[in-house]
Amino acid sequence: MSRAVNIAIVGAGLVGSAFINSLQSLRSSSIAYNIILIARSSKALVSKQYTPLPLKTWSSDLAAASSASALSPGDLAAYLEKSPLPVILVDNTSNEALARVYPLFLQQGVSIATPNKKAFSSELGLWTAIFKAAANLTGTEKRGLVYHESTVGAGLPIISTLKDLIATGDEIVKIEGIVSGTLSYIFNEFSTAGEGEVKKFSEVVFKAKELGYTEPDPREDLNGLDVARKLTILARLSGLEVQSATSFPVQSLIPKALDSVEEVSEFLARLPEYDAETEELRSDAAAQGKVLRFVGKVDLGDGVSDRVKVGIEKYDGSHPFASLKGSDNVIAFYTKRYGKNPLIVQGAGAGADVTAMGVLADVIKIAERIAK
Ligand SMILES: NC(=O)C1=CN([C@@H]2O[C@H](COP(=O)(O)OP(=O)(O)OC[C@H]3O[C@@H](n4cnc5c(N)ncnc54)[C@H](OP(=O)(O)O)[C@@H]3O)[C@@H](O)[C@H]2O)C=CC1
Ligand SMILES: N[C@@H](CC=O)C(=O)O
Ligand code: NA
Repeated sequence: MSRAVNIAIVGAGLVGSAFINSLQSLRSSSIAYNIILIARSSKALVSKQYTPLPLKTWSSDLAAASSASALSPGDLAAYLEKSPLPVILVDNTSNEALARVYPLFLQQGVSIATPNKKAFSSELGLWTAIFKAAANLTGTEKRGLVYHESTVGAGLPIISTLKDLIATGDEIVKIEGIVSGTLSYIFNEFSTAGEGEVKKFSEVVFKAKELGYTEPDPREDLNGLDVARKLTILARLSGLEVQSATSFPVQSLIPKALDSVEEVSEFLARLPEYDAETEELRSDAAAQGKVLRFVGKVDLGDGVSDRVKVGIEKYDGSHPFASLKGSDNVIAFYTKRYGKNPLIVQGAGAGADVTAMGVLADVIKIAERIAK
């Protein structure tokens, strides 16, 4: 093995743990991936000499670490800047403060692989600063690379497909799909085409959380913001200057009366009180022979007023969206080249393993370009 990179992992929850497991089981790689840092919100394991951390007991070592070991984004930048090998920051958090430091990391030559949507779907200025700070193919400066496949559709090849379509000269006409694993699972279970048992909305929400599909705070899924963030990313990559994830119509599934609840535990405990509201939506659709699905659209067609839109739509039982299973995402790219029949990507769009796969594939792509 002749080449190596250093890897700093921030966020060791569901996706972070799955990422570490997948990286450890990588076989026959010609590049050595040296994990030099693993951090949670309040603790960190840091290799002061930039030598690989022992990984067999990382989880218990991290649990036993002192709370004084936690690093601020500034401390992290200072540590990574001195890495003797090219370094990749793997941000497996949903932390916005960390995302705001991406331009600094990139300027310092630190590359980034992440499923964290915050950096790419907050205000447009942050997006511009990130891609201005990142390496470009013609630049000679030492800049970092940034890859974020798992920010949309987990490991499904959505960002890479969209970039390839555009890079090869195709024109995006419309992108339409179901891009929330959580909301896909919830509506696939709650609003079905057949005669089966009718489930309670809140029970299906709890199950989606238990299966690891939801955001750390499931209200970010239910209020439509997670889908809005993904649509913001797709729209920006397609060339639309979307100001933020709240600058277009987004439908929320949070009952009005729970809007002001602060604690997530209280929100979840009270959610069953409002099952009747979602049941009314479901049964109305069922009476018309339709099912409910939570859909996002980016429309670049002539004369369209709402170019980006997120919310519930009703579909006939025969529509492909009606027969989705589990946490499947489905994205249809309508382009000039593909004409009337869109390019479709479908498969599991949430879950620790499939998300970690997308992050690891990004790490490998970066390492192939920067390892020494
Ligand atoms: N789960 C999924 O299916 C998918 C998730 N994603 C994205 O992946 C990311 C991680 O999700 P998931 O693993 O499910 O979430 P978890 O809540 O399981 O894990 C988040 C981790 O981030 C850590 N963390 C939060 N803030 C900080 C901070 N400031 N410094 C260091 N560590 C921090 C948490 O620390 P602590 O343990 O101390 O709380 C925790 O270890 C999110 O951005 C999510 O949107 C993307 C696609 C699919
Ligand atoms: N909460 C998200 C996780 C992936 O981005 C989802 O349900 O899709
Ligand atoms: Na993806």
